[in-house]
Amino acid sequence: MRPVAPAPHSLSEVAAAFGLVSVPERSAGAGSAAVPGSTAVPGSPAGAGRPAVPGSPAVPGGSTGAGSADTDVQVRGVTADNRQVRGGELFAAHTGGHVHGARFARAAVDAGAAAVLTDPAGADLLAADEPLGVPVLLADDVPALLGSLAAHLYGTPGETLGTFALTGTNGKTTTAFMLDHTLRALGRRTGLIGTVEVRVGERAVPATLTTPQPAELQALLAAMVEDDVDDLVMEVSSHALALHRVDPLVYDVAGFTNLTPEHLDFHGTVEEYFAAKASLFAPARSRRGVVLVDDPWGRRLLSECRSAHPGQVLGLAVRADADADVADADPEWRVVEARPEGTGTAFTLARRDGSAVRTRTALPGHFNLANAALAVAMVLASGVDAATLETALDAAGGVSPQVPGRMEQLAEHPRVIVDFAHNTDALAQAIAAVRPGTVGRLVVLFGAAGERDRVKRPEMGRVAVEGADVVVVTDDDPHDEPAGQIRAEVLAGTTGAVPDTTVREIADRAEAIRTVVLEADENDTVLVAGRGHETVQEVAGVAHHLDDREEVRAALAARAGGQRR
Ligand SMILES: CC(=O)N[C@H]1[C@@H](OP(=O)(O)OP(=O)(O)OC[C@H]2O[C@@H](n3ccc(=O)[nH]c3=O)[C@H](O)[C@@H]2O)O[C@H](CO)[C@@H](O)[C@@H]1O[C@H](C)C(=O)N[C@@H](C)C(=O)N[C@H](CCC(=O)O)C(=O)O
Ligand SMILES: Nc1ncnc2c1ncn2[C@@H]1O[C@H](COP(=O)(O)OP(=O)(O)OP(=O)(O)O)[C@@H](O)[C@H]1O
Repeated sequence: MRPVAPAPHSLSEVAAAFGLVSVPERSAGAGSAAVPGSTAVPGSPAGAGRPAVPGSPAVPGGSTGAGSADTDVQVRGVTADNRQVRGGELFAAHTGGHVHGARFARAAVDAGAAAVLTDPAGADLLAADEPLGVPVLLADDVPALLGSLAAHLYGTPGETLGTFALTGTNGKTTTAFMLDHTLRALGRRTGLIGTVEVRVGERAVPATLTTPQPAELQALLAAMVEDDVDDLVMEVSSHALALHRVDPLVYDVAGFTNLTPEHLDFHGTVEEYFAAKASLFAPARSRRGVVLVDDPWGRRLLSECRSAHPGQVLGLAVRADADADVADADPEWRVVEARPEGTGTAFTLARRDGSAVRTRTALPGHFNLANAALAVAMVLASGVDAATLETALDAAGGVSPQVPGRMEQLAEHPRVIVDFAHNTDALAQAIAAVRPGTVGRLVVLFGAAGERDRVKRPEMGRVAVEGADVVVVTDDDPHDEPAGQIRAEVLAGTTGAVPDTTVREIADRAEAIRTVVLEADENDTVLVAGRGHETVQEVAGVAHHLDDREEVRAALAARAGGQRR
């Protein structure tokens, strides 16, 4: 994608707009004494990140500015990664999980960064080194400013787009694709940002994180505005919310799928994880929210939002008829009718005011009915009327996008499905979704990723052995962790549960896939779970190409060629 160049801004204008103070250069002969923020402007660093001290130039003239900041400079964009510097950017050097970004300030300046923004710790690091020769600005909390700063430099592109955000442990990508598909059915031009795909109009851009870093995000939004995109659909991860990545966007409609414990290595506790997700539904972040209340955390979220800011967040129930707790949540929308149709479900979504949308999804599983209902409700919440939406969805064949690596069926006999289920709840849901259509044995192949959420490993083993006839434990993405140890932890959950389930361990994932596909009977279902669309596997710190779908296709070809065991 051709990057959209942000308009040049004067650094002093940026500093004034964000209340940034400057770090003066060490005076000649001062040696390598640290230059704490407090020496920048009287009263700092208390002033850092707050309105500039009256009368103090944001970027001082004269020889006491950091480096050669004797004249104001123009900045074009902002980045926190020196490897992204193309020339003219403000380099935002902040504390990271591994290293302080100030360590890369010299490289950023050498690559053409026009100025540096850092925090007091970064200022200390810079003070211990040779002057950078460019102005250095100071703020207490750089990540908290970065999104707003990037938005300012790109002309606040988010304000001219219709904006839809999805959060939740499972279902963000699928629902984002469904929402995108639904908006397109209405004739809207869309942009999509998420785990599997980033798309600006019709142009695909490689996805990195689920929710990009602030500068990258604002650049994408600017590209969407330039491309005449009407609506943005994006996944907003809990990491992104906790790390201010989406500031200062205010979404038109936010959606919540569900919550089960995940990413506790990052958030620490489920409460913190929930709080990060819930922050998306604050009025400062979303004008309207739709929350699936089949999930107990969804019910809690709705209840808290109703107390804090009544009327802004609305509930959606799929199982209100079957579950009193769900009905008690008094949702705005209910799925009042759902019946199997083809591979998926036909359903009616009724609103409290009596309006309804009748439509369908071809994606299998109860959870995909919930995802589809959420996508439809979010479009209704944006103000589209039910009749218009129903007609548009009819013409589009319902809410049935192709979602790479999500319940993707690659063969019918045996039925082979690749799915991204990589946590306990998702694996349980995926197994429940394929069980009804399974005539022969249900074979489930999966592993667990290294270096995070260890607690889920035996739990995934347990749900697999309880739901499947044959369980094959293999490697997922061990990263730097010993792969055998991860498999052992998964296998620990499979012992003593269901005696007639066969459990096997095949370390090499490609070999495991080949084995299960070649050994399957015509009526069996093989669920290859955990990696979905992913194409890189890291074992013992070494990354190599591995795509489950390619391995399945190769095994199916070998099977068709007579190599069936
Ligand atoms: C927790 C988190 O968000 N970490 C991100 C963060 O890492 P960090 O704070 O540890 O940064 P660091 O490596 O210490 O570096 C500090 C600073 O130096 C800069 N730097 C670093 C190295 C260098 O050579 N040059 C350079 O300029 C970095 O850009 C950063 O600003 O900044 C890095 C650089 O931008 C990111 O790569 C890294 O994301 C890593 C890859 C990550 O795995 N993030 C995951 C946890 C994540 O955000 N996932 C969510 C959720 C997914 C899901 O729901 O499944 C997502 O939204 O994708
Ligand atoms: N609503 C849902 N409830 C429970 N499980 C779901 C739901 N939707 C999808 N899943 C399961 O979770 C897996 C991941 O789905 P999806 O990629 O849509 O979620 P995600 O939230 O984007 O995940 P991640 O944050 O890990 O990228 C699917 O492959 C499926 O097995």
